[in-house]
Amino acid sequence: MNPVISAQNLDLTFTTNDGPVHALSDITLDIDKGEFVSLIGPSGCGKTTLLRVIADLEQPTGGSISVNGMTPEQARIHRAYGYVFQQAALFPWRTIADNIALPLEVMGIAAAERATRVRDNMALVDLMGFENKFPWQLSGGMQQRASIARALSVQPDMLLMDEPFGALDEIVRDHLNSQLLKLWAKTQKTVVFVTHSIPEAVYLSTRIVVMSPRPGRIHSIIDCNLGADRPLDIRETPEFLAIAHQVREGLREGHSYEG
Ligand SMILES: Nc1ncnc2c1ncn2[C@@H]1O[C@H](COP(=O)(O)OP(=O)(O)OP(=O)(O)O)[C@@H](O)[C@H]1O
Repeated sequence: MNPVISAQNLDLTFTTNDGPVHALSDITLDIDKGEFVSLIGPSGCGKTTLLRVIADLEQPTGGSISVNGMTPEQARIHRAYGYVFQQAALFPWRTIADNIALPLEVMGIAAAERATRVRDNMALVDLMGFENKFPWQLSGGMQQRASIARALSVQPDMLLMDEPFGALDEIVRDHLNSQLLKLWAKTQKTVVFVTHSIPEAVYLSTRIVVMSPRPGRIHSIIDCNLGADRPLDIRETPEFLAIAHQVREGLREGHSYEG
């Protein structure tokens, strides 16, 4: 099977006024279709930068990367992915339905097709009945669900998610985690998900990429074979805790490189 995302020896050094910042070093990673891959690591290890390279928002300074068999630029033009940010970034003067429809308007999709896609994606994230509300009338969790619906509206093959639930309280986060898992099972999208949370990564992922800082590189890649059916209380099982332990050890070892 051809990987959907294939990075070979990626390197990225930012040029700043204070000198070069080596953000990514020698990142080699293949992600197959339908996988749910989390990137986890301490602040500043390059998780967001790697996601942004996949999305063509940053250019690597070394190595190569293909997305859906194309360059990241071609993949962006072909709308191969939807991007979900930590903040929902909805336009306050547009209703929820109009926010979700915005990328479709930009693409020039006809009104009837827009309406169908908005309706389908609002149903997918469980937001039916909120079409005519404005973002500020919704809770943080609902706003984030709307931003996921917006990302899905362009019918991408993959979702790139940068700590989408990081700003939410734990109960809401749990709920959105289980909803996201159902959505992933239903849509079969490939997901690349940035998080700081070990339980979130283990609960959601098929594989976890543990990164270490300065410069950001892959410390280890951990398989997460918990099966498709993951009720929230799976987090108390020995299998879950064993994987969480492995991730924690990886993070700890990665940290010891600093100094
Ligand atoms: N545009 C930029 N210009 C210069 N340096 C940058 C730029 N973007 C990121 N960096 C630096 O690159 C490194 C990696 O940043 P990045 O945001 O990818 O880390 P991260 O793992 O996502 O961190 P966090 O978990 O805090 O979001 C950091 O040292 C950061 O300061």
